[in-house]
Amino acid sequence: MPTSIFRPQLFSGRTVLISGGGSGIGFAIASLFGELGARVVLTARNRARLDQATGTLTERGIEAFAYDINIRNEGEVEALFEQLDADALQPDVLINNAGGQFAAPALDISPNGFRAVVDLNLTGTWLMCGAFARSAQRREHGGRIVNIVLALDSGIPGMAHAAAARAGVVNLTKTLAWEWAPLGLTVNAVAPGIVRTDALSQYDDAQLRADVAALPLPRMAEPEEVAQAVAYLASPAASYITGVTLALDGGEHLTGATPQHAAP
Ligand SMILES: CCCCC/C=C/C(=O)SCCNC(=O)CCNC(=O)[C@H](O)C(C)(C)COP(=O)(O)OP(=O)(O)OC[C@H]1O[C@@H](n2cnc3c(N)ncnc32)[C@H](O)[C@@H]1OP(=O)(O)O
Ligand SMILES: NC(=O)C1=CN([C@@H]2O[C@H](COP(=O)(O)OP(=O)(O)OC[C@H]3O[C@@H](n4cnc5c(N)ncnc54)[C@H](OP(=O)(O)O)[C@@H]3O)[C@@H](O)[C@H]2O)C=CC1
Repeated sequence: MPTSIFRPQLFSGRTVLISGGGSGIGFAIASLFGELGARVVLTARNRARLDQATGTLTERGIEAFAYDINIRNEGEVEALFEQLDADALQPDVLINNAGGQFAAPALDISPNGFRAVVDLNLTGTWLMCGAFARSAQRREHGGRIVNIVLALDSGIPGMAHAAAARAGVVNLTKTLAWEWAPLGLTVNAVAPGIVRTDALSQYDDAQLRADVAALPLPRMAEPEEVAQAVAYLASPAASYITGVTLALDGGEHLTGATPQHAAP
């Protein structure tokens, strides 16, 4: 686990909303912000997992709240932000971490399968960004958005839908950085390579190991390393950074070749 470079209570008085915050990378992000004094608001679909996550955070002295919503559903996203207003939990920082896909050759992805992955990763992120920006604008209150995408510089064979959706988020990040700078919002992204979480069980283990061995830094990232990058982009140290996508990929972007992703 990396040593934290951040001062204690850096995010004291801040509310940080983390989609997909009940597991994996999202939970590591919630833990770090909470340890640095923030109130954290977790969203995901699975209520039981959210409750377990907020329970763990609360035991550690972190103020944590959970709302079960599906970010693919516009009505649920709007209702979430109305509820956050009612609960006086309007976020200062939004981390769009919820996402995922299934591994399949492009020719095996049906129109509905493609749509499902775009709905989750691109449209879901867009809906959350829009609701957050409208809330910030209403309150005349700036803020930070950090979008979690995938390392995609050379395409992502075996995940054409996710490659397209996440490339969309990378450009959305740049465009919203322009449009929302006057609102006092910065919009950035982090593009992880392979990160050690339970979600990797859906991929072929031998392939994962081969992918990792080919990297300049031949190991997986830890979820806590992603959390540190996100905290940096949400911190005052990054106040003049907007529209960037930070590669957190062990140098995968230097290799010029992208791993073949396959289901086990
Ligand atoms: C080497 C790997 C490095 C990778 C680095 C990245 C890692 C990660 O991202 S970790 C991932 C985090 N978590 C996940 O990825 C899990 C998330 N996945 C999902 O939640 C779902 O798969 C979904 C959102 C992408 C789709 O959910 P849902 O809408 O519930 O899907 P349906 O079951 O209704 O199916 C819709 C559509 O998609 C077709 N489909 C589903 N799975 C597959 C598959 N494995 N292969 C081919 N097609 C699949 C399904 O058949 C449906 O299409 P139609 O049959 O045409 O209706
Ligand atoms: N692990 C890795 O190697 C990498 C992961 N990533 C990305 O990082 C993010 C986190 O991944 P990781 O922690 O590994 O995996 P997880 O599967 O643990 O995280 C995905 C999270 O998104 C939530 N989620 C999924 N669909 C929805 C939905 N429709 N509405 C609301 N929430 C949803 C899930 O909760 P629930 O199912 O309860 O809704 C879950 O908490 C994902 O976007 C992933 O694609 C990027 C690069 C590499």
